[in-house]
Amino acid sequence: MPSDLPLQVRGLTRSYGRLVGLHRLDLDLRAGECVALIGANGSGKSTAVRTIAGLLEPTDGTVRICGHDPHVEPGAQAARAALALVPDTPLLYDDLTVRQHLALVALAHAQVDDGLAARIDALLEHLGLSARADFLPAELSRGMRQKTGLACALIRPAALMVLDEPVVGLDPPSQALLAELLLDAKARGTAVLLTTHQMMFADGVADRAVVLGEGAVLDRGPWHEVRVRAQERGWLPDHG
Ligand SMILES: Nc1ncnc2c1ncn2[C@@H]1O[C@H](COP(=O)(O)OP(=O)(O)OP(=O)(O)O)[C@@H](O)[C@H]1O
Repeated sequence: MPSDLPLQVRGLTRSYGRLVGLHRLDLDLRAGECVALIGANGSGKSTAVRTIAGLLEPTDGTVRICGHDPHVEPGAQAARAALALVPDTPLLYDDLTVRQHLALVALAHAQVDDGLAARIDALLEHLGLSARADFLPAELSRGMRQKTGLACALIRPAALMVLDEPVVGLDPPSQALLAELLLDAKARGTAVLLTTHQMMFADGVADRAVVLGEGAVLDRGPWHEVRVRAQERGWLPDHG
């Protein structure tokens, strides 16, 4: 049955040889909703995100982004158009400046108009990157590279934003800014899927949670209920 949901995942399984990294994940995301994938190291969060984003082939199961399969053409192209991915390590071009990255993404997503330069300037200003707008990735700090990846995801419309450990490498004011930007994206109707080990960060943005353990779903439900259960049952590291 076709679905227009930003994200619909059914029975998603990804094995690495005999090791099952992700086992039968089901997940729906509605417009404007944020789901946090949480779990200990090696529980399958990145495997889930990478398989959902079309970077890893599923061993079994299906992913639909706005009804399109990100793994099979012609749907993959439409799925990529609807998806803004922020990987844990941003994928940046060595020879493009911060500003050029944003212009390229805007061009790829048909967002070029008379207001583009002003939108890029405003976003860079908001992220504290204005002074580095004409720098290359090699000239940026790790946190600045992370913010550049984030800016690339925010300069274009997206039905679904997927962020893998977006808080890592960000200082506390930048973490607060990221939460604010994600709340804005949700308010515009973007569905957000993120992985994190930072419970306090997710407190501010997540509506629901899915807890993974050794690739399987251990728990799911409203964020604040799952957070309490997960800590009581020792599914998460202590911090945050
Ligand atoms: N390329 C790979 N080859 C083999 N096994 C892998 C590969 N990538 C991940 N795995 C295994 O899959 C399981 C899930 O790993 P994954 O990276 O998805 O966990 P994670 O929850 O994102 O962990 P972390 O919190 O440490 O980032 C782990 O047991 C890991 O060893």
